[in-house]
Amino acid sequence: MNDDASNTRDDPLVRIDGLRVAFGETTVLDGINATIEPGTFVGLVGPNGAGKTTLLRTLNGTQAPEAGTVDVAGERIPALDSKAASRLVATVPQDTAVAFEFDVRQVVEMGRNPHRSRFSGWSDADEAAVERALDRTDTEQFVDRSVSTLSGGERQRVVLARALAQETPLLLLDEPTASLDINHQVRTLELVRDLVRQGKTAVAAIHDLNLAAHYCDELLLLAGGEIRAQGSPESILTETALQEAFDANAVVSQHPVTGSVYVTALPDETAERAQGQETSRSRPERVHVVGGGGTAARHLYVLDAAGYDVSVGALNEGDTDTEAARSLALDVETVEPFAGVDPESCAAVERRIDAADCVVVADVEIGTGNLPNLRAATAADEVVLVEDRPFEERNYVGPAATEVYESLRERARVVESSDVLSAVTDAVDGSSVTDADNAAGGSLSRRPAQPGPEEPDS
Ligand SMILES: Nc1ncnc2c1ncn2[C@@H]1O[C@H](COP(=O)(O)OP(=O)(O)OP(=O)(O)O)[C@@H](O)[C@H]1O
Repeated sequence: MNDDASNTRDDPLVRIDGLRVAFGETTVLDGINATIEPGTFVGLVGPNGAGKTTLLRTLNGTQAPEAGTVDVAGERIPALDSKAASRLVATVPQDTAVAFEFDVRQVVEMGRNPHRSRFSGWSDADEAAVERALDRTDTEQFVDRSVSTLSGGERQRVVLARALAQETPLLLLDEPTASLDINHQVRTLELVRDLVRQGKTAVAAIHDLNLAAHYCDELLLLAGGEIRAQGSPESILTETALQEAFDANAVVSQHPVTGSVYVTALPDETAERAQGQETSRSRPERVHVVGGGGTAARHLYVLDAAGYDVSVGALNEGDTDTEAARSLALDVETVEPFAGVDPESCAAVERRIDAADCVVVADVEIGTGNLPNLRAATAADEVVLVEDRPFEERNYVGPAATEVYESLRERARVVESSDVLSAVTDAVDGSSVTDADNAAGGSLSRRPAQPGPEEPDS
């Protein structure tokens, strides 16, 4: 190791050099070199069996390397006894089952064991660390319950509380969101991010690439027993890297709301479709999308990746769907925000709809702004109508909107967002839509609609 005394930068908290781990004849990690700076949240990503858990286990000392070194805070981890290693590294494992019938407070108090000797009593510092950990993980409510009575997600938060009570510079998490509901996924990762902002360093194996991209400062991509890349989420999550590491056909874009890099895995049919479009068609089929407010972005990515010639609009300038369309260099008709669709834009939309083989109407709000687009869509031969939520739950619903929506719905293929590509494929291939296809969606309620603030004259 190069101990350059003139180096004024902070030493990395973690330094891994030439690490190799094998199980019997099988080498699982080989030639792993990495450094992790203090105060960084690193996401460990990679396909199943890539060695993420194994790498975490070498970092906390439970897996001995066959070759190479693993240092945390300047200490050589494999050389430390387990108590000394546990003062440096706390772990939230994938399997949070607790072998015995402990109550929650006892489990969290175990986090203090590395700091206590057989003779030292329970100190105020121990008590404060436990209370802080219970508070941060929202687990005080369970303190007197046996861990065996908790749900998987609740138990995971208790084990995170134990790791926080350990008060280590390095926190490792193996799939910390795997058994959590969406609210607790976000809360857990926000908590880790906050802890990192306060100086802790965290390394988490995370399967959900979009959560990893949103919360982590850096990603470390592990595949085939080696580190393929380490860096910012934008630099790591490229379509080529995902293809090589995961053998996955994916579109990488920017999330319309959060701005984070966003991965959409495409079904194989999308790739096949794109290939078919390239080889067998004189021109790609045209699809016009009516969207707005971020409702269309996903469809734009998927349809574009499938090889369709996609147009969209009319959309407000600055709308997240407009941004998505521009990032894909699609043909987008825009209007000034709040100006409404003027006759010129309306004619432009009608021309695109006329030229389209299929029109997709996203799960949009239905009011003054979008009504001209929806009216224009009623003239299309093939309409795919996305209904992720009932018509009545949209904003600005009123009598004029009800009338237009009903006439659209009567003739459309009504689908959820996830089925748009196959519905468009059926539409352009000419398979007929049956009443049975749409029956699952139910018919439009005829209860009086609530006029919205921007309801136009009908
Ligand atoms: N104790 C062991 N004995 C033998 N092989 C093992 C052992 N532990 C892990 N492996 C193997 O090492 C490889 C890496 O496993 P590891 O659990 O580290 O992968 P991972 O990236 O965490 O996978 P996943 O995403 O599925 O959780 C796998 O092929 C696994 O079967």
